[in-house]
Order: sequence, then C-alpha cells, then structure tokens
Amino acid sequence: MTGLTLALSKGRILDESLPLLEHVGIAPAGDIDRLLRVPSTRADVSLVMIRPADVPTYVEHGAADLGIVGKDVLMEHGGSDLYEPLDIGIAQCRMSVAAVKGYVAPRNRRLRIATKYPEIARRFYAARGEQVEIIKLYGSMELAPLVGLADQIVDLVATGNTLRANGLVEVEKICDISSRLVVNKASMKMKHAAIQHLIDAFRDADAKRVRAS
Ligand SMILES: Nc1ncnc2c1ncn2[C@@H]1O[C@H](COP(=O)(O)OP(=O)(O)OP(=O)(O)O)[C@@H](O)[C@H]1O
Ligand SMILES: O=P(O)(O)OC[C@H]1O[C@H](OP(=O)(O)OP(=O)(O)O)[C@H](O)[C@@H]1O
Repeated sequence: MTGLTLALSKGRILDESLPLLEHVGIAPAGDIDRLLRVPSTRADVSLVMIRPADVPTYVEHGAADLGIVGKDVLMEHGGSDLYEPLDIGIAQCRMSVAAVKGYVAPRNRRLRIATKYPEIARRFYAARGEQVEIIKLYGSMELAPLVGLADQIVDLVATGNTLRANGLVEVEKICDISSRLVVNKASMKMKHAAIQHLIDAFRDADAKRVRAS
C-alpha cells in the first residue's frame, strides 16, 4: 500500500477543510488541537498540521506528498516547484489595496505600503510602474495607515468588516484568493494512482459543496 502524507494549514483552512476531508474519507482520527501528525480514517493517509506559510516548503521537499494552502501563500512563496492541480474553493477572499477613507496620495515621496505579502505587493506596484517603499508586517495591517506607518496596505479582504471597522476603504482588488491542493512533483510520478484518486475525490467533494451552497 502506498502511504500518503497530506499537509494541512492550521487555522481557518483546517477548519474549512474538515467537511471536505470527511467527504474524501480522510477525516482526522486523532486530536487535531494537540497532535502535529494525525492518522486519518484511511490507513494509508496521514495528516500533518503546519503553519500556512510552511505548507509549500513541506510539499516541495517531499516531507508531505500533498498540501492544502491559500493561493496568497503560493503567490508570495513564488516560483513554487510543485503542482497545483485543483482549486478546492474554500477560504475564499481577495487580495486588495486599502487606505483610509478620503486618503490622498503624497506627492513629494514614495508611497509607503504595509503588508504581510511584500512579494505580491512589489509585483503589483512594479507592474504599474510605481516605485513604492514596502513595509513588512506580520498581522493587523489595518492599523498601519491609522497611525501613519503606511499610506496604503495590501491585505486579504473577505466581508470587508475589518476594513470598515477601522475606517478604511478598498481602493483596488489585486486578485481573488482561495485554497489550492498542491502536490510534490516526484510523488505525482511515483504515487500517481493514489494521488490522482485523492485529487478526483477532492474535486467531487468541492462540486458537492458548491451544489449545496
Ligand atoms: N478573512 C478571510 N476570509 C477567508 N479566507 C481567508 C481570510 N483571511 C485569510 N484567509 C485565507 O486563509 C488562509 C489562512 O489564514 P489564517 O488566518 O488561518 O492564517 P494566517 O493568520 O495567515 O497564518 P498564521 O496563523 O501562520 O499567521 C490565508 O492564507 C488565506 O488564504
Ligand atoms: O474582510 P474580513 O471578513 O473582515 O476579513 C479580512 C481579515 O481577515 C484576515 O485576518 P485574520 O482574521 O485571518 O487575522 P490575522 O490578522 O491573524 O491574519 C485579513 O488579514 C483581514 O484582517
């Protein structure tokens, strides 16, 4: 039997993955709040729980055969050496530029952009020919324009509630974001039948999820 390891992003993606994993027949069979490596309800598939930003690294190195991770993380990771066969449609949001309501761009200096996604921001402004200063943050980006740390932020928006609550407005959408199934390239060759079976099962689970919603 070919053993498979699936890397799951802890947090929001893990929470939203659980119904899909159930459908695919690989629900966690252990304490997902404590264990980092958890057996699944299928003897040949085990699950590892890791920080979202680490999922591409585990899968690229073959420490996990497959992973579930946000498109934002994949875009920021850049040039990933892995396959991305399926959009599984969970954790949907968008990457956007936001600023304080009524904000006017400064004329005498570069725009300052606060973000957890410096690569995505750099590519976005470079494509528009705008020279900006990028300030890397690890969370609570919405605070930066309020305290004068930045002119704009590049961050994820879903309902828009966090922006509204902090007096910010969405200036422009950069792209839509959802979670993707990613696969190690060597595993795709060596364990092709088992992996293709899982990809098909996730596709089917996503189709059922869409029909149900
Ligand atoms: N408000 C949101 N609505 C829907 N999906 C979101 C939202 N915010 C983030 N996501 C998606 O969920 C993924 C995981 O987000 P989550 O907030 O669980 O982790 P994180 O805070 O980015 O990571 P860490 O806990 O390691 O800092 C993101 O990479 C993105 O793809
Ligand atoms: O448009 P909304 O529905 O308000 O969602 C957007 C918020 O969700 C994400 O943060 P998250 O809740 O993951 O917290 P974080 O700061 O820990 O990333 C994102 O960074 C925004 O702050």
